[in-house]
Parts: sequence; structure tokens; C-alpha cells
Amino acid sequence: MKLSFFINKFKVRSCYSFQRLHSTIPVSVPKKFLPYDSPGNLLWRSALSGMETYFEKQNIEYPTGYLPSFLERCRNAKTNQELAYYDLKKRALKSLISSRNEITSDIYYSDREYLRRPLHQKNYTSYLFHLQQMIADSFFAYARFKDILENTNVELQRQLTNIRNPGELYPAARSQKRHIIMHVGPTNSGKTYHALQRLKQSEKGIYAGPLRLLAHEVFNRLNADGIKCNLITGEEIRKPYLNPQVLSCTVEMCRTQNSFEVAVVDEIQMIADPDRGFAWTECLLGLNAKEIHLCGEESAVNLVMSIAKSTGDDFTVYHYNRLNRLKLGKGSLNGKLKLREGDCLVAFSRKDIFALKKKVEEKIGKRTAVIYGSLPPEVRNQQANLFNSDSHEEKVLLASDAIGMGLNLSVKRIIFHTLKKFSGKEIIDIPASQVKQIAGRAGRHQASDSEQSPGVVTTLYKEDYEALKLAMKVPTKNLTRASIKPPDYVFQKYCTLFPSDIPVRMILERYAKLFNVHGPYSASNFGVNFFTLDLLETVQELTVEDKISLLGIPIGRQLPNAPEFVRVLGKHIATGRRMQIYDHPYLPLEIIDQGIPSTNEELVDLERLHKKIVVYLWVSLRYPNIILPEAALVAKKLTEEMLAKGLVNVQAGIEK
Ligand SMILES: Nc1ncnc2c1ncn2[C@@H]1O[C@H](COP(=O)(O)OP(=O)(O)OP(=O)(O)O)[C@@H](O)[C@H]1O
Repeated sequence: MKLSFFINKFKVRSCYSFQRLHSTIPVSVPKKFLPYDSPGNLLWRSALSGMETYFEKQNIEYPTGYLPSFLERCRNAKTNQELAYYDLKKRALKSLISSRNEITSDIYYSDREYLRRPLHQKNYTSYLFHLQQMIADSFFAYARFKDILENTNVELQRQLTNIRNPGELYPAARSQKRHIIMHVGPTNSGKTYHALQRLKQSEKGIYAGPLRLLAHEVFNRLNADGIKCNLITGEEIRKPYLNPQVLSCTVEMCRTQNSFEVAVVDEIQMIADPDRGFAWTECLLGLNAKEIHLCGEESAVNLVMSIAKSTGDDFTVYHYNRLNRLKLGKGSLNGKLKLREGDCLVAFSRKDIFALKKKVEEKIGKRTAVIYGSLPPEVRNQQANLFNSDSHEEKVLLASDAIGMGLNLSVKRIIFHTLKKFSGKEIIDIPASQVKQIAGRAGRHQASDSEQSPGVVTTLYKEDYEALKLAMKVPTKNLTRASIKPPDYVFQKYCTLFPSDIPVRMILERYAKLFNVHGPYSASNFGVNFFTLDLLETVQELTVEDKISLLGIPIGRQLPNAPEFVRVLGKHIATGRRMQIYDHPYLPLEIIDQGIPSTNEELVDLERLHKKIVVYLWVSLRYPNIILPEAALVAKKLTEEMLAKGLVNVQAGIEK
């Protein structure tokens, strides 16, 4: 049976059949279900099961596999940020609000707070009817889209998703024989130092680092050394020079279109990372430079060598040893916080860092420096300078795994507060590779330090010491596959095969399913932020190209009002209506007026504001004539200054 015939048939009968369905639904909401099973969710589940029952009873030949997976997606949508649930439900609510049916406030209220009134049967069933109708409509759209995706231009789909030789995607880089030079070894072995020395001698060079922090650091260091250097990260461009000698950037912003004499790509072992690795692969395959210096772990040598062979490039590898030895402390600190100069206590949550900071400062009677992920690079650098300099009292550092890469810190001893962290879903053991990377920060080589004293690593508590010992002995596994995704222009071409009303997410899922690449590669997660992609799908006027260019927008669902924040940006892009940052309703700039934070809560609010400003600038970099950057750059600088001062306040324990 053709899907279109099925849809018409179902539609005609659905009004009649739904009357039968709702009689099987409970009409009062047993209190025991609250709060997590609030009436709104209960109704939703009833509507879904009612749909399932209907389709089963009618023995409808719907395209096999569509309905169960569709209902599963709906059923699993548990929060208002899972659009399949929230969007459907809001549309159902909107259709009811027009009938001013009092159930609307009940349900809306119950999902937001907790219902204090039982639902009335007549409201319950009419809402249920609407909800089932909505689910059915969405199912049909979903099934139609799947049908189109699977039966349109199948041959052309295969061509666009089958990458026989990824090297051919970068003809400019293939136009010359490049020289791939690897600098490999453990942390603190001088790899980056030597690569940068070569970069400084080049006429035209590029440095690509894994973090904004590293790109900033190289930008500042080269300019301080009199090398004209510009900066490009996902959020900002600093172009003090018209013809810079070097461009410092984050890996994702690496320019494969331009030609260079020398390129340096740091932390090359990230090439296997399922989320971000595609950016390193793009650099390795696509950088149009005579010399490409890759710094990182030994584990990447075989993989890079095989790729260099496939692209016909020369290959050289330099092995380095640690400049300062690293040794395991004789035992743990047995829980005692009597820390000394040069100690870095590593914790894996912001809450633990601040709790430990307070205890350590009480114990040693001095302020400590702090470095953690949600601090902007500028503030992390400022804290690192406090810790590194002799003229400040902050001689002990409290840090998260954010110190694993990049920052030059004169750490003598790394002390792990714990070897477990919350992954966002559950408590996991810190991977051995990350333990070793963080441990490797101890004993940072200082040219001025004649003794080159060894670095020490240990744990705060006895029960973690054995786990540390084991982690330090785990051999590093050789990488076998580089993470890869097609260049945006290939995916954009693929999207043009289909009608524009098909959600980009469905096209992306289809592409990823068909994607096939030959050689030592694995399909990446495409660096897609599905959370924001779902949000952008609801911005009607956004084109497919817009959605693709916004795929990697660096925002997570944990930021307050994240969905609304993204949607406002999407709407301005779609309509071309220009905005400055102060026009954005979900960006509380008034926090800046509240002055320097003096409590942890105020600091968190300012960090979140800074994060939103960074996301705003990330979008502005891509739509500079619509999402205007001027006011945002001022707000970013102000926020960073206030964060740096706020940290001192909070460090000094000045609470309001
Ligand atoms: N030959 C050298 N002369 C002076 N300083 C050096 C030399 N080699 C390394 N250093 C310094 O030692 C420290 C570590 O060097 P570098 O960052 O290059 O090591 P790495 O192996 O890249 O470390 P990581 O893996 O942590 O990035 C840096 O502060 C660097 O400036």
C-alpha cells in the first residue's frame, strides 16, 4: 500500500477511531504518579499507547519500522528540551488554548509545577484527542520524510556518501608534495617548543591548537617575540596585522584554502576523537603547506604515517623524552590538605574545586589560584600567571582536567582529589590516558630551573593511590582510525537532493547511515550539536545552509534558557533582522551592572553570561552583518575583567 493512500485512509478514519480509543484512558490522575509522572506526561503516554493500540488493531501496513522508532523517540523525550515531545505538546496546547479549554492551564501548569487539581474527564479526553491527532500528523510527516529519504536519487546519494579516497577532497593540498614531520613523546618533552621554533622561521605559517586557550597563548607568545601573528578562534578574530607572518587558530578554524610554508598542528592524538577528531583529519589531509609539524603522543605515529603514504607526502618522526622526570609519590597524602608551593590539587567538578579551595586556604593561610573549564581562556591565563609568578601568594593551584592541555604551569606536584568523575550520565573512572596527561603537567620544564627537579604525582586519599599506580602503567594504545566527516559543501550538496521541509536532522541521520569511507578512517559524530539542531528546526524561515553552518554552535542544554537563546539568534538570521547583543531578550547583561561578584552564585551567573556572550560571538563570526559583534566584544571584555576580580573576591572568601 502506497504511503499516500495509507495516510488519506487513516486520516478519514482517525476522527471516528479516536472516539473509541480514549474510553480506555484513566480519567483521574492518581496522586502517586506526581511529580515525575505529571498529568501532562501521563496523558502523553496514554496518547502514545492509544496510537500504538490503534495501529496494531487496524493492522495497518505502515512502512515497517517507522512507527515503533517514531513512538520510541516520542516516548523517550523526557524534558522540555527534547523537541519531539515539547514541540508536539506545545502545538497541541496551542490548538487547545484557542478553545480556552481549562485543561490547558492544568496540563501546562502540571508540567511546569505539579498539578494540585484532578483533571476533569471532558477536558482530559478532548486534550487526549488533540494530542493523538498531533502525534498521528507528526508520524505521517516522519514516515513520509523517511520514505522520500530512502527512495530519492538513490544512486546520487551513494556517490555523495561514499568517499573512496578522502585525500581527493583537498585538491590544493594534493598539488604539492608536502613534508609531514611528527614531534612525539610524553607531556613536557619539548615537542611544541621545537615545532614553534620552526614556525617562527617561516615566511608564512599557521598554528592550530585544540583550545582557544592554546591559540591565545601562541598568539600572545609570538607577538611578544616580535613575530607578527593574527588570531582566529570559533568566537573571535584578532587581526592586528594586514600581512601576518603567522596565523594562530583553533583546529576547527584551520584554513585549508590558504597556502603556508610551515604549519603546526598540536595534540595530533585528538585525530581519533569521535566528536572533534574530524578537524585534525581535515588539517592533516587538507593543509596546503610545504611542512606540516604534528605534535602529540606516540600513539598517533602509525596512523599518520599510513595517511601520509596515501597522500604521497614525505614523512619524518622525531621522538622526545620528558625534560623533567616524573615520579609517583611515595604514598597518598592520607587526606591531609597540608599542601606546599607548586602543588596542584586536581578535582573534577567546580563544586569540589571551590569546596577544597576554602579548606586548603584555611589550612595554609594563603590564597590559592583556580583553573576550571567554564573560566574563559583570558581568566585561566590570569590565574596561571598568579600561580607561576614569584611575586604572588597563590602558590597552590586548584584545577580541573582543564589543565590537561596547553597551559604552561610551573607545577611541581599533581595531587588527584579523586580518580572518578560524573560523565553527565554516571560516575566513571577517569580514563588512564587522561590521568597520564594531567599527571604529566607536574615538573614543567623551566629553562631557568637548573636542577630540573622531577615532577611528582600522587593522590589525596589512600584508597585512590593504587588506582593511580595502575593508570600510570597502562600502555598507550596505538590509534588505528582517524575520525572523518565530509566537508560542509559535500553535505550541503546532499541536502539539495531533498525537499527543504525535511528536517536537517533526518537528512544528517540518513547521511551518517550511508556514509562510507575507505582507508584508516571512521565516521565522526560530525561535530553536530543535535540539541541546537532540533531547536533550529523549529525556526521556520532558516534555510538548510543556515542550519548546516550552525551545526557546531557551542552551547549545551545546561545553560539557562538555552533553547530560547538559540531560537532568537536563529530567527534574526532567518529574517535578516540585525541585532546587537543588548537586543537579545535571553542574555542578562544586567548582571554586569551588579558589580564584581563576591559570592560563588554570582560568579556562576557571570560565567554563564560569559558563555552566552561567547556563543553569540560564535554566531556573529558567521553572520557578522546580522548578529553584530561590537557591543558583544565590549561585554565579553567587561565580563572577563569582572570574572578575574570576582575570583579574587571569592578566593578571599568575601561573601556578601
Ligand atoms: N629547548 C628548550 N629550551 C627552552 N625551553 C624549552 C625547551 N623545550 C621545552 N621548553 C619549555 O618546556 C616546557 C614544555 O615544553 P613543550 O610545551 O614544548 O612540551 P610538550 O611536550 O609540547 O608538552 P605538552 O605535551 O604538555 O604540550 C615549555 O614551557 C617550553 O617552553
